[in-house]
Amino acid sequence: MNLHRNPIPVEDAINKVLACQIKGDIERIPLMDADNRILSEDLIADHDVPLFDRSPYDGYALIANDTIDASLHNPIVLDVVGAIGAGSVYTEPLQPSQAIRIMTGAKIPTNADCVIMLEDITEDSPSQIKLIKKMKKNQNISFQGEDVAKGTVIVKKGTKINPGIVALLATFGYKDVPVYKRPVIGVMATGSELIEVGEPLEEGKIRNSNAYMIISQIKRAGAIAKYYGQVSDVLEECVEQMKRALNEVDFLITTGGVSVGDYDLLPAIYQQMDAEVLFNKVAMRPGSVTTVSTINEKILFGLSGNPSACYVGFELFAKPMIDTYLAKESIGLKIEKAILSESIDKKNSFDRFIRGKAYMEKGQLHVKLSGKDKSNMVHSLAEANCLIHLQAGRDDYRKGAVVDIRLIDELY
Ligand SMILES: Nc1nc2c(c(=O)[nH]1)N[C@H]1C(S)=C(S)[C@@H](COP(=O)(O)OP(=O)(O)OC[C@H]3O[C@@H](n4cnc5c(N)ncnc54)[C@H](O)[C@@H]3O)O[C@H]1N2
Ligand code: MOO
Ligand SMILES: [Mg+2]
Repeated sequence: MNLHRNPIPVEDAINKVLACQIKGDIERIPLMDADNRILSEDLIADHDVPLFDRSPYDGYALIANDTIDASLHNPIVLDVVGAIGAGSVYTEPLQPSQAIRIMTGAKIPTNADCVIMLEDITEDSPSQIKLIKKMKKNQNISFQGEDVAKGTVIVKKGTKINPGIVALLATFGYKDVPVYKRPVIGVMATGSELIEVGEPLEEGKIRNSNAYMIISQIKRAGAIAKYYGQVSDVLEECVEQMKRALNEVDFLITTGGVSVGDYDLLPAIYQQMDAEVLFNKVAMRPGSVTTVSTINEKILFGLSGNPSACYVGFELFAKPMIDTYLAKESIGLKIEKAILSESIDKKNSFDRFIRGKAYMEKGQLHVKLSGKDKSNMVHSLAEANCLIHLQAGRDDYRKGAVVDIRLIDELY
């Protein structure tokens, strides 16, 4: 085994993965299932919203000019010639001194140019109303197109569908929604020390937590996970399982066995499978041994076995690839600046990505460590919603300093 690997800068490694540019197809799915999916076409308004001038209140539609002399001492009397609720229309043009009883959402009749609220009517009967309030032309009318004008690009393709976008899709009649297909990502854990989650612990063994963590990360990133279980550190078995999985998925993620140990089989597996290794060492901690390779149009992510290294490797390298496949508008983790709420005493000879908890305080973004910073630890992942990026060569990360963080989850 070649023990000496050539570490490449983390941004170069990310760019190598992104250069693969593997993009997903488009599919149409029912509107009800569209949440969190990525829109594959610009959503363009094919009609005005509202489609017609309508009443924003329950009241009477009338001609403002009829109320020009209205006052406390000079109540105006108008003839009520009809009553309409939302969904009904009054088809006759309104004549001077006439009013229509109209409910919220109903179409304003021709010639009517304002709406007086029910509360502002002094007296009413089915045939007449009395009012003392002067009305202005265009008062209390929701105008055609004031919400969305026909032809407007309302939502750009590449946007994640949220409840507001669902409302717009429904408004414009999208029974089925065009979205990007989600990649199917295989997950396989390697290591003879692993036992499955439901099994009792044995001496020297550990539960396979990484596979479940990765599956959860895949779902958070908007892709579909397919679990291929765990394989022992036996070369032939690993190669066979990985070949089988590769036939069924878009990408394959393995965890463990990428370092230089006696039972770290991934380097040999890649060789046997004729995979092209893009990199097998990144100048960062944790996750330095993260290896990414390609076979035809498929990408293999060889993530570290150490839980925190595995987690970081996924977020830095696999997440942007998923974003690319989904043609998202923004690729990779969002970078923000945050104020350190505690000093970090680390010598950073490599770029370091520490699991952090970012939070808002007095309108400013702050960040603290989410737990102990060691790549073989799992506890600090629970509260992590960002990665704190400590740059190589800097050791001045004192409390109050501003640091770059990469967001991996909501602030809370
Ligand atoms: N001589 C060297 N030793 C190591 C180096 C090095 O450069 N030279 N790198 C270290 C670093 S950094 C890391 S990170 C690890 C990477 O190890 P591997 O990716 O080869 O992973 P394993 O050896 O299979 O396991 C490491 C560790 O993680 C536990 N593990 C494995 N799979 C799982 C799982 N599915 N769920 C939970 N935990 C898992 C495993 O039991 C080991 O404790 O190598 C260092 N060594
Ligand atoms: O790759 Mo290791 O994760 O640097 O700790
Ligand atoms: Mg190892």
